[in-house]
Amino acid sequence: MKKIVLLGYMGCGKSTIAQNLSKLTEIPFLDLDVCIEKKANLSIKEIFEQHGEIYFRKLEHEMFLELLQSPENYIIGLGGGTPCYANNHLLLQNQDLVSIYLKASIDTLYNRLVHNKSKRPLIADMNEEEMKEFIAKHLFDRSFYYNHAQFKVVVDDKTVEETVEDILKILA
Ligand SMILES: Nc1ncnc2c1ncn2[C@@H]1O[C@H](COP(=O)(O)OP(=O)(O)OP(=O)(O)O)[C@@H](O)[C@H]1O
Ligand SMILES: O=C(O)C1=C[C@@H](O)[C@@H](O)[C@H](O)C1
Ligand SMILES: [Mg+2]
Repeated sequence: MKKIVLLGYMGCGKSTIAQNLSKLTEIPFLDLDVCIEKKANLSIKEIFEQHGEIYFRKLEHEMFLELLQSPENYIIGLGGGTPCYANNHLLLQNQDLVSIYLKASIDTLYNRLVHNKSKRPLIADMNEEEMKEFIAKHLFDRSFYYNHAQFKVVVDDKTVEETVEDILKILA
């Protein structure tokens, strides 16, 4: 059994899908953002505010390596930006793991994030128009990194159960 790594833009459903997949497979789920928060004893928002994004990206890379090197098996939900910094995208192609990009459209992401942005420091202070433009540009820039995943699952218009089903087919 290999480690399963879920990646994709903020709001694509990494945490939600990973929790459900974990229940079905009985493989424990670790959310990279939560692991960073526990280690730093600060929320992601506080890390950004007190130490800045570059420091956060360093912690994120170190924690990703730590989880990959652990002997236990996990489903790992990455942060939205994890593949896009510190050459983390190259780690996605490691044959000791299965990496899956949860691909969501701009509209899906916008609709999910618009009422749920306060804990996400990159978009927390934007109005709705700024947010839509930001997501469009940012997703375009990030797609290069996300596309280094070994597999891709389109999540638009799917229920959580349908997306989990698609992932189980990949793992079969
Ligand atoms: N079909 C669906 N699949 C997954 N999530 C969904 C779906 N429909 C609605 N959601 C909602 O989308 C929101 C974002 O999901 P989630 O927090 O899992 O994303 P994430 O990728 O972990 O985001 P982040 O990178 O910011 O941690 C949640 O409120 C979740 O309930
Ligand atoms: O997309 C991003 O760059 C981020 C996504 C979140 O998961 C957190 O890791 C943090 O808010 C940064
Ligand atoms: Mg999450």
